Amino acid sequence: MKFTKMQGIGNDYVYVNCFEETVKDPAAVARYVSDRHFGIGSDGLILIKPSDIADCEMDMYNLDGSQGAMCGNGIRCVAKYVYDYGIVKKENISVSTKSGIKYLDLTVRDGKVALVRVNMGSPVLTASQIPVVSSTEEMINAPLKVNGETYYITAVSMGNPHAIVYMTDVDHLDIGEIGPYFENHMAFPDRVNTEFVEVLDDHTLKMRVWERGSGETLACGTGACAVAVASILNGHVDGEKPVTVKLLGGDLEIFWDRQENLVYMTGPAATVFDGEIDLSFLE
Ligand SMILES: N[C@H](CCC[C@H](N)C(=O)O)C(=O)O
Repeated sequence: MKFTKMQGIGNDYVYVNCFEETVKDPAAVARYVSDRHFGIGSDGLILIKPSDIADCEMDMYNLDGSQGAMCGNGIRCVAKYVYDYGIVKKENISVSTKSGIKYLDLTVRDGKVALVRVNMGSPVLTASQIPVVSSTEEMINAPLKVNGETYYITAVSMGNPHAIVYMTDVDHLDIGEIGPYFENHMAFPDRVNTEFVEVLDDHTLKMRVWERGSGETLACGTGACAVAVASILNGHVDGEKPVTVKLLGGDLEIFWDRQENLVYMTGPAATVFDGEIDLSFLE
């Protein structure tokens, strides 16, 4: 199978051009290629497919083989791939995902995509739609007992579920210890991506993320959008201007247009290498 390794601020995936390749068991392939010792090494697998309702379709799998409904860093790389490899020669493209069609604007430098602005759609705050089990309609800074401790979380969906927790000094958080307790908490029927956030000033946030199905990643695009929305709702940042979200792998600029109720994410996308891998043993 031919593949391209790409990364969006360090959130790296194996991309397969399914205009040309066929992947029979994507969950098994995701688990195998993601292994950083026995495989290629990645946070998961992303299939780029033809679509009859958009310029292409993104089908993403976490490293544990579970399918994700949306991937912010991934969709920027999908847009870069289809433009750079000549599949879609437009600078405004549409990508069909499990959480609807997303629209992207590309910034091209020397013939290649350098920066991508994604209309990530509207945030969902209704607990039952995230889903999160809650006694209230929304979970904004609400208490949740996790591994014996009470945390105050804000729950937001960007097409996939996120739990946002505010704290000081995220650099020293033992995320490997607490992350799985959030990910598999009974309050989240579909599991959850959890973001641990430190407020730096009224337009800058610092976050680390424990992703559903992938563990700690260097960045999470949907997570950065959920964090910006939660931080505006909790009054930690001024939503009138774009918010900079600083992640381990780099920065994303997020703007929540409250009139349209649409969240815009702007960030880079990069190609690392093209390769080929023998998967015949999987068949
Ligand atoms: N782990 C996520 C999918 C990947 C999201 C993340 N990598 C991003 O950039 O949005 C989930 O299962 O919902």
